[in-house]
Amino acid sequence: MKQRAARGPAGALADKIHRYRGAILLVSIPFLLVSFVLFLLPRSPAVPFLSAGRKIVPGGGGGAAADAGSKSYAVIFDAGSSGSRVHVYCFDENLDLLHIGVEIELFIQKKPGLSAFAKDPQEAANSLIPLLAKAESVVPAELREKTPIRVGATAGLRALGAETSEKILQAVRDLLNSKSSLKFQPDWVSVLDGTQEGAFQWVTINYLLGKLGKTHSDTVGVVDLGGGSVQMAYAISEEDAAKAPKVADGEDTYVKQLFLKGTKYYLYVHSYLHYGLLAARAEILKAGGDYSTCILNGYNGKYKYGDDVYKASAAPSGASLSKCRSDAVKALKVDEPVCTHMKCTFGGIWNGGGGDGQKNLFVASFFFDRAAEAGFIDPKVPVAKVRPSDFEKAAKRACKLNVDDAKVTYSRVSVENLPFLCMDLVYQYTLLVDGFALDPHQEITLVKQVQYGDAFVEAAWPLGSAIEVASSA
Ligand SMILES: Nc1nc2c(ncn2[C@@H]2O[C@H](COP(=O)(O)OP(=O)(O)OP(=O)(O)O)[C@@H](O)[C@H]2O)c(=O)[nH]1
Repeated sequence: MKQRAARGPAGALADKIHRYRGAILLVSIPFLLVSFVLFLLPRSPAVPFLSAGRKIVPGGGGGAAADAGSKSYAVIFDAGSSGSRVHVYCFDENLDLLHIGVEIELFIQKKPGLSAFAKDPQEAANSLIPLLAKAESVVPAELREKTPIRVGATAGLRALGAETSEKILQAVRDLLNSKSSLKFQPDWVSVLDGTQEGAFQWVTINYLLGKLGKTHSDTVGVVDLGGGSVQMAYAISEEDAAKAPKVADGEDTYVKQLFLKGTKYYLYVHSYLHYGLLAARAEILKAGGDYSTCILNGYNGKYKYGDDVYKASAAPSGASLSKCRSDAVKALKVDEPVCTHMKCTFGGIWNGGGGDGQKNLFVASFFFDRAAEAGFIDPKVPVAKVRPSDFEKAAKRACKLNVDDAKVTYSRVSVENLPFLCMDLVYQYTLLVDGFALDPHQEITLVKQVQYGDAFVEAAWPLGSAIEVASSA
């Protein structure tokens, strides 16, 4: 019998395994059988989201850090018209959010947005470098090549037109190609269509509230007022979805089907380009003559939006709430074109039919910002329950002031926004009650962040995009 060379502890162990191999096999067969059967058991069906992918388990509370193997990161840039922002998220294997350091997401924003560099695409791309560097620094080096990075441009770039926006996007793709160590695909740098932006925002808010997987009646609706566009999205019944008007080729459909945690949602979503807060100022001033009854008394200046410059001068008698309101209603084109559907919001757009999915509205972005600056909500709270009539009351107060008194009264309002405070508040009230036909006294929730476990997450569309890209990994 061949003498085995003396071997160390590992060799002794190997000898023991060899000697008792029969018994080991006998014991391990049932375990192997059980794990094979478990693997075959139907798990909740793979739940594709906006695209096919692994099941979504909704957020329920910032899980403790999972081991590195099951962690996945996502880096999403929100290239908005009024600024660029980067969000970094970390998910566990159930797509629950995990902490990144002490926070639950990395969120950094900077102004101006990409559309401010319309004439210099390279400058536009370079403006993202500081955000990219910070984003990469929080992703563990060993995970970077597996971490998707997406850049979603919104109404700001939509308004620039295809040629100019594409030059900026290509400069961003070249930058990511050359400077980023993250997982990048050219089509992950794009102009989000407005319905995608609205759908992602709806997923973000309902994910953070733990409502994904519930019936459509238990979900909340969202309104997101950006600078260039405003989105509304809420879940409707299958019956109402069947009544959705057909749209012309190339136009966004009114209803998207989403599959989230085994539940099929029919999401009514529409984005109104040129009706974001900053774009609406141009629409209102365009309609005016030598002066605007929406501009605070004492101001005589100009308003630049995109490549256009508008006269922005106060009327001799100063701002007038009632006159400004009629200018805002005119700008909304509430009755043009004539509504050919069952019911419309404004601009001839179908209103989605309403219903339980719209009864709770979470209203974000500039709605929250102006309410905080006008002082009727605390800027330090993440959410605040208000009524559309609060915007009217705040407008009544602001429109009476001249720009010098307003500077004292509204210390949180920036110098460039001050002359437009009356206009912004009047427009926001008009958008809610004349545009979206909300009851002036119904309760709505202004939201900046949503509590998630022991932390707060930004109430913005990038999380919805991160969930989609992480669930299709
Ligand atoms: N705290 C916080 N503020 C945000 C976030 N996203 C946008 N905002 C703010 O909300 C306001 C409107 O931003 P957006 O809704 O992105 O609008 P926009 O940047 O003009 O982009 P468009 O959609 O292109 O019009 C700005 O004051 C932003 O600073 C976010 O994720 N967190």
